[in-house]
Amino acid sequence: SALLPIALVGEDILKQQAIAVQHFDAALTELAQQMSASMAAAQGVGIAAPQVHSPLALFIMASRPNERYPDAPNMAPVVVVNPHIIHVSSDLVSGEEGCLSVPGQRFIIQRHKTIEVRYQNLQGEWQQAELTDFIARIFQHEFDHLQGITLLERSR
Ligand SMILES: O=C(NO)N[C@@H](Cc1ccccc1)C(=O)O
Ligand SMILES: [Zn+2]
Repeated sequence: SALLPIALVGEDILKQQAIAVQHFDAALTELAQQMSASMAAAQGVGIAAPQVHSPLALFIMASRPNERYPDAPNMAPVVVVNPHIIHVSSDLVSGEEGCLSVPGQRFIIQRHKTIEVRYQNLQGEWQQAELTDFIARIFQHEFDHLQGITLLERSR
């Protein structure tokens, strides 16, 4: 798939509230494939649609060890559409994060250790899951992007 340019922090698209996905069609699948290729090319473990200049409520989580995150757990890539966070643990964990829209920088960010989430897959089927630790961290980071929030607004 074509590699899409990644928006950099400061661009308006990264400050907006994302729009709910209504059409689970071939165009959505194509966008997800292009996001996945763009994320992989940048050695990312996640990417949100606004980062490729799309206003849709869609992101990809794809944790696996690489040079940027050697301790990342292995998980099959997940396409997350129209996500909701249903419950968050009171336990918070501080950890290091990067952002493809803030190249070359790392920040210590506090996140909920465990979260309960609901989202649709590329076929529009609702999924529910409990996520914890690094995967929960990625979900919260990407979910922030869909609210127009980057880790710059969260770093302490
Ligand atoms: O910029 C993005 N996603 O928006 N990509 C981040 C995702 C991320 C999230 C949380 C912790 C580590 C990494 C990346 O460095 O691959
Ligand atoms: Zn990011």
